[in-house]
Amino acid sequence: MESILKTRELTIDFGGQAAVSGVSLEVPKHQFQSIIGPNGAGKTTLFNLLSGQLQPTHGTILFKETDITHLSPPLRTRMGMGRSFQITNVFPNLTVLENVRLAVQSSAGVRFNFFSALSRFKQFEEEAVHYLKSVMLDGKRDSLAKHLAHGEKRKLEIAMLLALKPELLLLDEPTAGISIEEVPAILDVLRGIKEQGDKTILLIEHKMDMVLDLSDSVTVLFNGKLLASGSPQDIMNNELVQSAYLGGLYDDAS
Ligand SMILES: Nc1ncnc2c1ncn2[C@@H]1O[C@H](COP(=O)(O)OP(=O)(O)OP(=O)(O)O)[C@@H](O)[C@H]1O
Repeated sequence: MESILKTRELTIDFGGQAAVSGVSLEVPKHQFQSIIGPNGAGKTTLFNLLSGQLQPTHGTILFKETDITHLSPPLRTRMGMGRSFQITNVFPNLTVLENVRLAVQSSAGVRFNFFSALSRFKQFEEEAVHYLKSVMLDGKRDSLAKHLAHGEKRKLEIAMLLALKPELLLLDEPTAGISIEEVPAILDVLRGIKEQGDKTILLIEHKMDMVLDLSDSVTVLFNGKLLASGSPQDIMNNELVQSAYLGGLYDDAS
């Protein structure tokens, strides 16, 4: 199967301590792959390396067969790698629709040009509504972003990410910080994106049970190292993984 992303021996040290150590992974195109691991396993650091927020001490990253190890985050985005927005990138006093329209506009390269933006306004708006429907948030299109519930904000972030038309989505704990009642709706959104079949999804999750039925494959990080990789079933039955999660080493407090 064709890979969209490969890392070789990816490593980063912070003051002599390796937060990510010798990680070689391969993400096949159009798959849903999850990266799981307990607190401090190195998941977010790995994402920061993939998206270019951090530079590795050692190792390489190939995206669509191109070495992107030293490319800036915006160049990676332009190549088709999209990392979920943090909520700080959402304009709280704009409506949900306006936020997504701005993301569509930014993806189309229309910036600071009032007249060309105006002439294409309707087209951008239609596209924005399409993304809002994909995340099941079109009913809230006229609400101010600041009035959304946490789970709805997550959906808005995902809609804004989709508006950038990424081929690979990097999703960092999309269910973190939301109420337990809102979790199924987010998982439905992810399932919907997966079923459309044209995206590759790499998702970080702290809680193993959250992603097992959505994932085509699961990679487990532990102490910065790749502990295991395989189908959800393989991972569930893997003794090393069980001891990492269940052997008293795993802090499930967060
Ligand atoms: N900028 C940094 N400077 C020093 N140490 C760091 C830095 N960023 C991360 N670390 C350390 O690297 C290790 C991995 O952290 P990371 O946040 O990647 O883990 P994680 O798997 O995402 O954990 P969580 O599930 O709690 O978010 C931790 O020990 C953390 O303290």
